[in-house]
Amino acid sequence: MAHIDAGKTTTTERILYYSGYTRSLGDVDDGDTVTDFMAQERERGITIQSAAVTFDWKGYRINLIDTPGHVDFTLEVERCLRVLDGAVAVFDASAGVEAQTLTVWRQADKHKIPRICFLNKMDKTGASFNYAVESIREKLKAKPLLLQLPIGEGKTFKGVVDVVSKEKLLWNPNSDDGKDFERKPLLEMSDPELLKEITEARNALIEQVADLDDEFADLVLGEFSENFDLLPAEKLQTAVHRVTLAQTAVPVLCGSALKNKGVQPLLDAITMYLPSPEERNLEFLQWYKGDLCALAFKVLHDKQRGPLVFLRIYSGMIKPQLAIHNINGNCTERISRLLLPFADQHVEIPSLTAGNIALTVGLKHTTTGDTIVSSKSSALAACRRAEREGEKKHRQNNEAERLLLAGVEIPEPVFFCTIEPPSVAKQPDLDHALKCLQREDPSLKVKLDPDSGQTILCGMGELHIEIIHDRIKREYGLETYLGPLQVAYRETILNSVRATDTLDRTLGDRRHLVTVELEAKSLETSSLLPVIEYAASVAADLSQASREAVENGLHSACLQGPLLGSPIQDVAITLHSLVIHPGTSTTMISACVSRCLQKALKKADKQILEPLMNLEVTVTRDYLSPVLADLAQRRGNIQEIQTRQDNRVVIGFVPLAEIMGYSTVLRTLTSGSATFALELSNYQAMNPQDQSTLLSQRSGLS
Ligand SMILES: Nc1nc2c(ncn2[C@@H]2O[C@H](COP(=O)(O)OP(=O)(O)OP(=O)(O)O)[C@@H](O)[C@H]2O)c(=O)[nH]1
Repeated sequence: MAHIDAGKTTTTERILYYSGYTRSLGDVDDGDTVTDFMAQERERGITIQSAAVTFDWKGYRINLIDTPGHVDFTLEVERCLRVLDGAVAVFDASAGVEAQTLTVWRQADKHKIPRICFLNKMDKTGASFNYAVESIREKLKAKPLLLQLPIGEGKTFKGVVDVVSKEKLLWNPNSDDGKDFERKPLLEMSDPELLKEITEARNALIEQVADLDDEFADLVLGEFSENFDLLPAEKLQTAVHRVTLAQTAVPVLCGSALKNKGVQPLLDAITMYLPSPEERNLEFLQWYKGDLCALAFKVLHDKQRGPLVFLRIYSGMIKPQLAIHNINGNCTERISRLLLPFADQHVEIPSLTAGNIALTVGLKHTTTGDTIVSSKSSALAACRRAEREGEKKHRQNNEAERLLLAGVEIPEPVFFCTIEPPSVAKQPDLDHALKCLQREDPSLKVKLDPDSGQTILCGMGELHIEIIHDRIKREYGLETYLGPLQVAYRETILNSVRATDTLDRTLGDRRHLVTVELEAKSLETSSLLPVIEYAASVAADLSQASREAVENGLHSACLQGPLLGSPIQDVAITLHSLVIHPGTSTTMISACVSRCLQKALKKADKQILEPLMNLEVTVTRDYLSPVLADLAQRRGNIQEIQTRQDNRVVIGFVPLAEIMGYSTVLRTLTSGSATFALELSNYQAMNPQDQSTLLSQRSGLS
């Protein structure tokens, strides 16, 4: 996991090569890597979908998932992090911690994933081991354990010193694949200076680990207090393993994936310090008692084989022809084939056990995020065990929810645009393509515009929508037309308003009659859904069916605000009176309540809320002024300007509407030397002037 372009894909390629899975070294810049197998990924050189790969290293089986770094694909990252037992955070050693590193680090914290840091690009001009370590300490608030020190930096980078074993690892400069390197103990005779430096670093590491691990502290203070040099490397390694699992510190290694240096020791560190599946101690495992429990964390659509579902198996075993129960979908399905994922090649296997990642064929109803068990009765048995555990926090939830693995929050899309098929006859094909894409990617939302009947795509960013457009063309052979990209605004109200409405309609011989009086007011706290309250007289004789009809009506009215047709948020609604004539259908109740709320909202003082983005621009000193001047024109609010080596990092907020197409602008302003990262911060009220400009633009358009 890492910020975009830190070198995850390049590192992965080296890992696959050294482990023997590939015979030649792929190169992101040549577009022939194994894990970036989607055509767009190869063309754009970025990782969009995290591919899962299985390989072996020195007797260990490793399942590796290369995650995307671009912020538009945050959800994809979180979905993958969730099924991981450990992670390698890759850094560009010349940049240290970057904006997206912080985001993925927080996600890993949330899912309690032990990590190792790999300071990549040590060969790059400006690479600084100390700077990168400092930024891990300061920005990630993590305790780095320096297990290696670099030999040289930038152009002079030759290899690393293993602090734990006091050995130096030098790569043969004439080797073109980095397989040839020598590991030599540091000797007083040949490397007196380096040996002194490493002995100090090792002593400091021992003290640091002893501070974090009592068992190790006892050992060090007992047997080895006089001379740390006598402490065997294995004892230190075991303690570092425990500390990594406890997540009280992170091992730090360094290298250059591109120049083929430092990757084999990284693989050793993965097997040595990151947990095996059994060491994860996941709470829910005890409820299953060895029965199957797996999580579908990714769905891919394959033209020949249909949906391919990636499963992380937590307990039990799966085999082809096995019937499984999907808790979320409450359905039973059959796995037809079982494959081991090897990027776009898949090896057929007879069974797979806990700890592994499997690729299944035949599951037609399973979507990303679903929990898979062996049968409904096994789910119920696990549920009873969970109940007996007296899990307070699960007590209010319903049965199924109790068994689900912790969910991934799906962020609200901030962009939308219309999408049209080449002809009306192709609309069903487009609908099918979008349905398949949505199963793979829950952050893509598809809606129908109630006024125009057009299909609307909602996504996480410009790149996200562009990629979806591209995939519809390549994978489904449909040339579609996208409307202009628009920002997803929200609306709210600022005061309290009342309205009444009556619906009286006779259909056939049945009379439907409803009268409602309600009040809508602004809510102090932020809430996407309306908070609904009932006056005591209404609540007293409201049936469950009528209550649901009322709530459906209110929710549907909140989907389309009176100003822009955007969703309404932060409102509370009180039903003061509701009279329903016997025989009135629930549809009519919903329709009347919805119309009444729309009436009230129209009368209220209205406010548009716009998405505000966190922006981080990294720029060389010479270009700082034009970047700042440009941001001022974009209603940008600069919070801080940091110094990062020779660069300046501008941190602030900017409304999303002002930052569309920013990559092109920034490229022109800085001759391509700057980079930026954007992330949704929150929705904020537009000032009256900007709001009226937006409204007149929109009415001019319509
Ligand atoms: N100098 C130098 N460049 C590197 C190194 N590793 C990767 N790169 C270059 O950095 C760029 C990005 O590398 P990737 O491996 O695609 O990075 P990534 O983190 O997978 O990128 P995304 O998947 O798009 O987030 C490419 O141009 C690589 O050639 C390295 O060790 N040294």
